[in-house]
Amino acid sequence: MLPQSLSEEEIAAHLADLPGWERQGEAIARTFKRTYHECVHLTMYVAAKAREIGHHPDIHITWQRIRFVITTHDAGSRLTAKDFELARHIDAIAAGREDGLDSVRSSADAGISSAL
Ligand SMILES: C[C@H](O)[C@H](O)[C@H]1CNC2=NC(N)=NC(=O)C2=N1
Repeated sequence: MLPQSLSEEEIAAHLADLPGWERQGEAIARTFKRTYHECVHLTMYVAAKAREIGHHPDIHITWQRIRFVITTHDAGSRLTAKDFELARHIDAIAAGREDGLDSVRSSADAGISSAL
């Protein structure tokens, strides 16, 4: 079943609950200032969470910045609840809050070993 795209009112309500995230067309985006290596590590954890929930952000890493851009491709690159669910996970992981990291630490490490 295709995921349901959200109304403008629903999108505004979700964004109000997610300080730091902004609308970027039919996507949401957030930039974090981290060292380059922290950005790469953060990418591994977010990638593990993305695999776990079946929803993946675009990830742009430049020196001292990482930017996540999320939209639902299965809904024709429109915003759905899955996008805001992933944004919450990214915030938890970026904040180092255990609720973001416990379930992904081992699979992130596994991801590293499989990538080497
Ligand atoms: C089968 C697989 O779960 C789907 O293709 C998922 C994968 N990750 C995804 N990520 C994003 N951002 N949008 C999607 O529609 C999407 N679909």
